[in-house]
Amino acid sequence: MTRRTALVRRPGPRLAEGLVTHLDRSPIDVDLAMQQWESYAAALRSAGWHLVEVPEADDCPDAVFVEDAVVVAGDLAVLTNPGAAERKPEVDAVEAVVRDLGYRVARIEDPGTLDGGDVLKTGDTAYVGLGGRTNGAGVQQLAGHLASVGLRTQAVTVERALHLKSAVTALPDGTVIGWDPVVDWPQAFPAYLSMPEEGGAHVVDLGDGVLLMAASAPKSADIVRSSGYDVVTVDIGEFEKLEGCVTCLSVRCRG
Ligand SMILES: NC(=O)NCCC[C@H](N)C(=O)O
Repeated sequence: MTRRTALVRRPGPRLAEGLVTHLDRSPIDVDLAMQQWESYAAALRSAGWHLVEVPEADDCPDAVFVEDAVVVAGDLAVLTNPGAAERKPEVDAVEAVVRDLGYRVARIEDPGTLDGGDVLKTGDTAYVGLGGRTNGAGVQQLAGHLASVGLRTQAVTVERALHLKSAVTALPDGTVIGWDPVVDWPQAFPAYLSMPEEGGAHVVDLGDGVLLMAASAPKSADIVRSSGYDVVTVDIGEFEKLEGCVTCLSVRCRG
């Protein structure tokens, strides 16, 4: 396993048909989305990440949101069982890639469902969103797998957002940040900081005190900067129309 390796998956030609649940559908410019994806990938590379591309899945419009297909922790990769039937075929190609990288592989199985976007790891805890895509059996199975790498699992209700990480993510110091209108249970977290923009709830820890955020959340980026972090921003507007955010476009493997 290489330190600072990230999995990514290029958008396919049917991206515009991706699922929307909490938003009204708006037209997607697939060429622009491709440019935005290249900029996102370039931002990771500039921060020292080696990118491994999962083969494209042209028949799966949402495959670009690769985070939902696998949860990586320590030497373990847990292949998910996505809660939306349309997304289940995304997982097999991810399995081949994580096996090549040397991960020990586990799997969420029926009746359990789980999307990687529902799993927020911070410190020794994995908070898991229990809601639209992830069910109780999925959380239970994940808890068993993550215990083997020393993580405890805590379920958190998610009703107003697609995934837990659509509503909250965590700063490197463990502070959970969120956009209040979609956070069901802020008391679940030991430290919680409210952000003024929906896209401001999402950070990707690039390491060395650098965080990646969406260009749609400039006020939130300023708040994060004033907390002592460097912030790099990328425009992912076409993916935001499909309820994507900066976290879901990659899987960071920290070796
Ligand atoms: N982890 C994430 O936030 N994934 C975004 C998935 C968006 C996709 N359109 C879906 O509904 O599954």
